[in-house]
Amino acid sequence: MKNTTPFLIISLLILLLVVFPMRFSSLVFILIIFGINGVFYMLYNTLWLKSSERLRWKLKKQGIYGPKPSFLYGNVAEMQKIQAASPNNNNVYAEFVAHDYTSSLFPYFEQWRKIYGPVFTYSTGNKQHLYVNQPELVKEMNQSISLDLGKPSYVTKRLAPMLGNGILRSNGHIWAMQRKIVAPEFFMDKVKGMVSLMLQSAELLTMKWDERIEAEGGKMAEISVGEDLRSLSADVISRACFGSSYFKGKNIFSKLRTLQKVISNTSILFGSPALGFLPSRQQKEIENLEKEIESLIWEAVKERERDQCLETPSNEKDLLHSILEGAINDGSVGENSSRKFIVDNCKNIYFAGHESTAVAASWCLMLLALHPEWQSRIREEMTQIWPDGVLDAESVSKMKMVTMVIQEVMRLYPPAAFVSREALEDTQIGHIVVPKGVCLWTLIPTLHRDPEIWGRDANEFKPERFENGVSGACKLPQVYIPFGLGPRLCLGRNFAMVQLKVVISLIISKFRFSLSPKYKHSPAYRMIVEPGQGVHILVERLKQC
Ligand code: HEM
Repeated sequence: MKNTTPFLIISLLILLLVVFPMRFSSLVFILIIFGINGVFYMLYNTLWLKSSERLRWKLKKQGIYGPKPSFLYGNVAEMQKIQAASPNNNNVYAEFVAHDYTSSLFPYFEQWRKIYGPVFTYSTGNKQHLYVNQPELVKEMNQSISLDLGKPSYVTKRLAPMLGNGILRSNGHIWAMQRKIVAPEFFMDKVKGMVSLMLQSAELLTMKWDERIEAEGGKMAEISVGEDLRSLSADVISRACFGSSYFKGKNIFSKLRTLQKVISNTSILFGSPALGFLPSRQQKEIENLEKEIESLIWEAVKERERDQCLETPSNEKDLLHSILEGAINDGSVGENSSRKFIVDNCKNIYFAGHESTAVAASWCLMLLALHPEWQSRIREEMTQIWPDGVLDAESVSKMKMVTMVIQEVMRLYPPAAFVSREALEDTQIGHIVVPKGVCLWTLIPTLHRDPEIWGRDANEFKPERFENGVSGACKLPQVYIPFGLGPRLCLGRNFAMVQLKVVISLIISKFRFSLSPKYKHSPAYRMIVEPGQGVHILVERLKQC
């Protein structure tokens, strides 16, 4: 009743102002005024009360509080205000490397966490959110196998041209069916078979760096690693997905990258109601790219099918062909939808795997440049594991030092900053009933720095903490989540880990490197957390004995 008061007051005011002075003005006019007011009331009721306020009330009953939202925009204005005041927003880059960037990148979450604790609620427009960073609750989410927690539709809707209805975006049974078909292609035994193609791509990178050193006098070169690592990552995925047609794959991925850039110009976290409307020029560009990408992928798939019909042995089948076969054999994807299935999942694999692995490799090189003693340790171990200099799947699985370094890098600089979910139904997580429609956000870098879990040195780079695996490194292994959690855990984590091990160890076997004075420590959130000003290193060739 309280919420209808503004509308009653507005109606009465209109009556007083319009009807009384005019005495006998037309009944139609009054009805129109009431009609308009009624529409406003309905909008207010559906956009605001029915969703946000009701959900907030359900959460409040369970002892979950948060900042007071304003009409229509929720807490967006406050988030923007806090963000604008944060040092990171004013181009203040650290001259030294301090690893705790959460309060500069996500200052509103840090501020609210201090006031309301590790579980609080806030809203953006008519969307109600639940921030969940209490370790025990994260553990519960990790163990839940419920399909009632899906990907937030308001986030993934914006990414629809990029992801179609592929595995990253779909929910419920459609997602479960896709996961069942795609997941086996990323099991460890399949990924081990991809080591040689990863090595081929990594060798292209080391050759390029060699040429740079040669061109700069033969001793040392300053290299900005970001673009080279992105090309490498795209090259690896192209080879894995398209096999021999990987040049075509590279063209497809460069178009996907353009599409990603056009789409990612707006912030997902602020989720403002205006986000649905893109300028028509941008919309047109997106549509054209979408069509072009779809026909290029399909051409490449058909080309590969023809090649394989001719004579390619089955163990040389590329990833997408295997996925397509899996889909047809499974019987749940009909002949007609197989085109959409393969195009969407190709786009999903590129989107999920390309940037994240490249950024993880950049952070690895930055931290190894800062800690040359770990370069030496990795090099020393390599001489024991592959004395003949041949890197293969067997030796990759034995490389402990490089694994520890990568694990520590992904603890301090997890490329994906969030795990996000939407309650598709009322869902129980630990002691909380999350009402249908609420979006959950878990901030990974904050969990990875919790001193209660990791100890007082949580903000220091210490790969040795992983000597006995994740369970030896912390009190609650379920909250080490660089690859996400629960049933939607990253599908490409084996692929990413093996690729990172191959690339980092190959670079270390050929070069020694340190941070360039040009490097400015500036982690930036652009859908993933990346080095805002790039990573510049000074690379020296190692003497070959
Ligand atoms: C260092 C590199 C990577 C990181 C940090 C990373 C991280 C993540 C995270 C955090 C998620 C979300 C999990 C969740 O919501 O709980 C995810 C999902 C996913 N990732 Fe990765 N990823 C990486 C590399 C890759 C690669 C190389 C591929 C494929 C080649 C890949 C494929 C996927 C797919 C398909 C999903 C969706 C899984 C689903 O919803 O069922 N990722 N990844």
